[in-house]
Order: sequence, then structure tokens, then C-alpha cells
Amino acid sequence: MTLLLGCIADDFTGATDLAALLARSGLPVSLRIGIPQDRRHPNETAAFEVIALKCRTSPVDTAVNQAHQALTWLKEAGASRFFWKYCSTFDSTAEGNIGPVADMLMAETGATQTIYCPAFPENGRSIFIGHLFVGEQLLSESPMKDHPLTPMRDSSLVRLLTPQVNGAVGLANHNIVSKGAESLRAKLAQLGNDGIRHVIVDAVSDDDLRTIAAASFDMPLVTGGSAIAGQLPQFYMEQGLVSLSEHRQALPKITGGSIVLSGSCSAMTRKQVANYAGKVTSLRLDPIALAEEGPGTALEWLRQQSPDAPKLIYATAEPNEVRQAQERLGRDKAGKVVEDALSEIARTAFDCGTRRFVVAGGETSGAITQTLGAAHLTIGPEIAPGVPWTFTTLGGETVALALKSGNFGKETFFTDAFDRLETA
Ligand SMILES: Nc1ncnc2c1ncn2[C@@H]1O[C@H](COP(=O)(O)OP(=O)(O)O)[C@@H](O)[C@H]1O
Ligand SMILES: O=C(O)[C@@H](O)C(=O)COP(=O)(O)O
Repeated sequence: MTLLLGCIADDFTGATDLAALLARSGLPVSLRIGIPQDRRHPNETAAFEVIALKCRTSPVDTAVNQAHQALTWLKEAGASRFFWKYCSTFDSTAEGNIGPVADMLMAETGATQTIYCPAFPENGRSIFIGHLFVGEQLLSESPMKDHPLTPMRDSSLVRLLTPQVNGAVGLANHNIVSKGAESLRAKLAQLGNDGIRHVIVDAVSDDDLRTIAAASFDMPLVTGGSAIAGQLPQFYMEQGLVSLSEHRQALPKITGGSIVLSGSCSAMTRKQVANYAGKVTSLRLDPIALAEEGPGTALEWLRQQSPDAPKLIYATAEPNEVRQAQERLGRDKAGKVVEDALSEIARTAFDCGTRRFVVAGGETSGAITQTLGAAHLTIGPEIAPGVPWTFTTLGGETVALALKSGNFGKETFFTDAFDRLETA
């Protein structure tokens, strides 16, 4: 099939989010974990190929290098348009690799200008006059200010992006976008004439995103959240680049035990963990104990549980508890001991017969998915906006895997997830 858009995502929950929104078009989406080792002939690709990297918190050189390898694979597979997916809350370390990756992708794809649009109105992320809001709060006043790895303390996307890119950053604000695609195209052209290659674009609604997609679908490179990507397929169809085929893949029925593993400390995950902990057997992990003793106690606990009983294992904690762990261990080590422990727990759960996994947290999902050895995910039904069930094969067994972004889903998400799988 013609590969319409080659996509690179900076984390795994972001990749499944992107895949879910592209899949709403009814066109085939393929999600590959890490840089694929095999080459693909253009006939063997889906309309949308997503490559999931785990580079959100990586140093610039590492992220640029990985994204370059992903781009090379996508080009060889036949892509001529590309999408760079980062978080709808623009998560980035102080050093920041969103801009450097975009600069590299522009150079390699011949893009003279690109847009930055992380807005995801369905999940409460909007951009107004270049400022990112989470619900009704500015990003810097939202719980994202306390993120364990990427605390976001500024809401101005222009200010956040400027030190990360070569050249100035422009803004196409809501007054422009609300006047329609021609107005936006004219603004982009004017900024381009002024030498501005990086443009933040405001969006507060799906209508705005449709306007932005209408003005940018033919750019070699578009960057942003999943929601702007989700608007692109209709324009490819309108251009006659692809048409909907009747063929829909049947989804597998998965039985076998279930587990929720949470390393996310995001505000919504904290509520979801509290909700689910009241319903199933659960175990809480302490990063300091993990650093001193390893995950042996948790693995033993897991082996003692009935394989069929639903269970929850989590390191999810309040911001002050995260701070304490980070003061004792350092930010990176605290994150890593939790990610390593949850990964080992996931592997043991699989060995004990677990076949339905829900993982909360982007970094956590990356660590667990890599440890389980998943290489290719098929996209299933959406549980909540941006969180689909996915299916993969591990050791000859089909496994259902839902990778939940920290702040996505309702309070009852974990129960919703297993209910959704029953009715899929
Ligand atoms: N109690 C804790 N103390 C310190 N760090 C933690 C704790 N629990 C989880 N972490 C780390 O916090 C990070 C959360 O990031 P992530 O998994 O991406 O979640 P989210 O999607 O909510 O951002 C991970 O590196 C995880 O290992
Ligand atoms: O764009 C989004 O918000 C998500 O797709 C995403 O990337 C979330 O990241 P985590 O909260 O780290 O899971």
C-alpha cells in the first residue's frame, strides 16, 4: 500500500496515541517498536507507519541519531511526507530534543518550514497565542510542573522552542487560524519570506486542527501531537492519494491473566491507581527499597498470586514522595530503578500466564515493551481518546497491551480498559 505518512514518535504511549488517531480514518496503521531491523518494500507497508522511539529524555545527540535512523527506514519504505510526534504537553528536558530532531528532519526531507502543534483539544490541551493550556490551566501551573523527568515550568511554546532550534520561531495565532486555511497559508508564506522556518500554530478546537491540516498536509514535515496528525488522512483521501478499502483486520480474543503496571506519577494516573487499588489486589513499590534490595520481594509476591486474578503493581506516588526519592537517589536513578523493576515484573507476569497488560506512563511503557520484546503492534479499539488496545506476539503467544499516557483516560480507566477488551 502507498505509504502516505512516515511517523516518528518520541515515546511509546505517544506512538500508540498517534496510531490510534490515524486509525480513526479507517486506513491501515502499523506501529513498530524501535528502529526496525528489516527493510520493507513499499508494497509491504501500511498507509501510516509509526516508529516508536524512547528518546523523550535522551540527550540531543542520541535523539537526533535515533530519529535519523527511523527516517532512513521510512524513506526506504517509500515515505515522502513525515510526522514528528512529541507530547501534547510538549514534554522536554532542559536541554530539549524536540527542536534539534525537527531541524534534522527538515534538513533531511528538504522542508523549508514546519509547524509545531501539540494541541489535543479532546484531551484538554489547547494552544492560544502560543501558550499551551492543560484544561483551563497554563501548562506551567498544571500538574505537569511536577513531572518526575520533564517538569514543565514555562507555558510559552515560542520561549520553549527558541533555544532548541536554528533560527527564529514564529507564531500563527488563533486570529489567523480562525479565518481559515487560506489565511493560515498566507501567514506561513509571509513568515517564510521573513526567513522563519519554525512556526507554532494555535489550536483550541478540532475545527482549528482541520484548518491547520488543510494548510499543512502537503508539507514534507509536520510536527506536533496526535490530534493534528489525526486530521491529515482526510486530506490525503480528498487528494485521491488513497481510498478506504473494505478489508478490516479481525481482532484476536485474548484470555489469560491481567495486570496493571504503573510507573506514571501524573495527576490522572494517581486517581486511576487509587480507584483500581480499591477493586483488585495491589502492591506498591518504593524506589528507595528497590534501589537497596532490588525487585525480589515484588516478584515473589507476584508468583504467589492466582494467575487469573486481576492485579495492580505501582510506583505511582505524590509529588512530595517523588521528590524525596529523587533527593535520595537522584532523578535519573529513581526513574530507572522503577522502570527496571516494573520491566522485570512484566516479564515474570508473562511467564506466569498474564496475557493482558495495561501499562501507565510513557517512559514506563517504553521500558516494559522493550523488555517484553514486542517488535510490532497491531492497533485495536480505543479505550479513551488516544489510548488504544494493541496486540502483539511474544514467544508465539498473542498478548494485549494498552499503553496509557500519564494524563489520559478517566478515573475508571483501568476497569474501562478490560471492559473494552471484552466487547471488542
Ligand atoms: N515513586 C517514584 N519516585 C520517583 N520516580 C518515580 C516514582 N514512580 C515512578 N517514577 C518514575 O517517573 C517516571 C514517570 O514517567 P512516565 O512513565 O513517562 O509517566 P508519565 O506518562 O505519567 O509521564 C518514570 O521514569 C518512573 O520510573
Ligand atoms: O501527546 C500526548 O499527550 C501523549 O501521546 C504522550 O506522549 C504522553 O506522554 P506520557 O504522559 O509520558 O505517557
